[in-house]
Amino acid sequence: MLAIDVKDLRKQFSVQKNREGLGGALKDLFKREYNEITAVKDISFSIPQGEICGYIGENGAGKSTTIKMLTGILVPTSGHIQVNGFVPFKEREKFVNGIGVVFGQRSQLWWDIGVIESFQLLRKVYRVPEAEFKQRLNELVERLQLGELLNRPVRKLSLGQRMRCELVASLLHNPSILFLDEPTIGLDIVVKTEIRDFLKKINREQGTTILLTTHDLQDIEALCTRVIMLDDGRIIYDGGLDELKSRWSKGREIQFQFGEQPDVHTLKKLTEDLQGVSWSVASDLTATMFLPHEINVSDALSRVVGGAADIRDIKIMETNTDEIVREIYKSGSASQEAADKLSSYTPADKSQESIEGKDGQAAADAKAGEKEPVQS
Ligand SMILES: Nc1ncnc2c1ncn2[C@@H]1O[C@H](COP(=O)(O)OP(=O)(O)OP(=O)(O)O)[C@@H](O)[C@H]1O
Repeated sequence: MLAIDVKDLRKQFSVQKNREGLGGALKDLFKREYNEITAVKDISFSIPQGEICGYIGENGAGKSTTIKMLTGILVPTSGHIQVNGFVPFKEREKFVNGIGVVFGQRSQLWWDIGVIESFQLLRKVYRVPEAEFKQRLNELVERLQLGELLNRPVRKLSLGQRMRCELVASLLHNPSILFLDEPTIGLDIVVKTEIRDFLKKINREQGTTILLTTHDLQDIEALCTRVIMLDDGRIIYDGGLDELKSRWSKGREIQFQFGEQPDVHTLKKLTEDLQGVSWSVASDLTATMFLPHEINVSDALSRVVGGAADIRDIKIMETNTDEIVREIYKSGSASQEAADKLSSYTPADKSQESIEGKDGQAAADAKAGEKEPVQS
C-alpha cells in the first residue's frame, strides 16, 4: 500500500482586500472584496511506505499548505488525497493515530507544564495503553537523551532540547508516517546531526515513512534519496537527488596546488585531447581543472600528474547542492531543457566569478589581467 497518494491536489485561499485610508476602510465594511490565492496547483505524487522524501521549495512555494492538507488540518479545494488509506480531513480520529507531525515553528507541547506531563496528556489523546507508552517512552528518551529534561517545564527548554521533545511527542503513539515541517530550523549543527541520525534510525528499524520539508539542503542530503521540488504551487521536480545533481552540474572540479607558479599553457597542452576540459588559475600556486561528466577523472588526473611538475596537493571538489538548487529556483524549472540552457555554467566559472561567463570570451578578455582562463 502507498503511504501517501495525491492526485490533482489544489488549494485556493480567499484573502480579503484591504482598501487604503479611512474611506477604503468604510467601503470594506459595506462591501468586502477578495483576492484568490492558489497556493497548491493540481499536484500529483505518491510515496511508498518506508521512504524518506524531501519536499523543498522557496518561501511561499506551497510546502506547508501541502503538509496541512496531508495531515487533515486544511481541506483541499479539489483533488484527491489518501494517507495510510484514509482521506485525512474526513476520517480525522482514525487517521491521526497513524501519523506523527512536527512543525519546527510551532509546539505541540504545553508550555507551562513539565515535559512528561505533556507526554502523558498525548498518551491519553492517542489512547496508548500505559505499558506500551512506558516502553516506548523509555526507548525514545534513551535514544534522544532526554532523561533530565522530563520534569522541566517546556518554556525552560532550549530550542534544541524542545525539538528533541517534539520528536518524542510525535512518535509516542508509534505512527507509521512522520510529517516534519522544518524540524531543524534554528538548531546548531550538533543537534541537527543528532536529529538526522535519529530519523535515519527510526526509518531503518521501523520502516517509518517520512515526508520532510526544509530549507536546509544538508537535511535532504543526509536523509533523502528522493526529492520533490515545488515552485509557485507546482511540482517542478520529483526524483532522485543524485539524478538532479548530475542533470544540473555540468561536471567536476579538481584543484591542484603547485610548488611554483603553474604555466597554464603547459597545463592546457596536457589535456588538449580531452574534450570540454578547461583550466583556470585561481592564485599564484593553484589551478583548477574543470571536467565534464563524460571525462574519466583518473584519465585526466594521470595526464596532469605525469606531465606537470611539483604538484603539492590535489582536491576533488564536490558538487555544491545549494548552488544547484538555487539555480533551479531561479530558472523556475528543473527540466533537462532548463539545465541545458545553463550549459555555459561550470563549477570553474563559478569559482572564477564567471571569468568566461555566459557572455563568452569578451568577459574573459576583460579580466585576463587578473585570472587567466584557458579552454582546451
Ligand atoms: N491561511 C492562508 N490564507 C491565505 N493565504 C495563505 C494561507 N496560507 C498560506 N497562504 C499563501 O499560500 C502560499 C503558499 O504558502 P505556504 O505557507 O504553503 O508556503 P511554504 O512553501 O510553506 O513557504 P515557507 O517556506 O515560507 O514556509 C503563500 O503565498 C501564502 O501567502
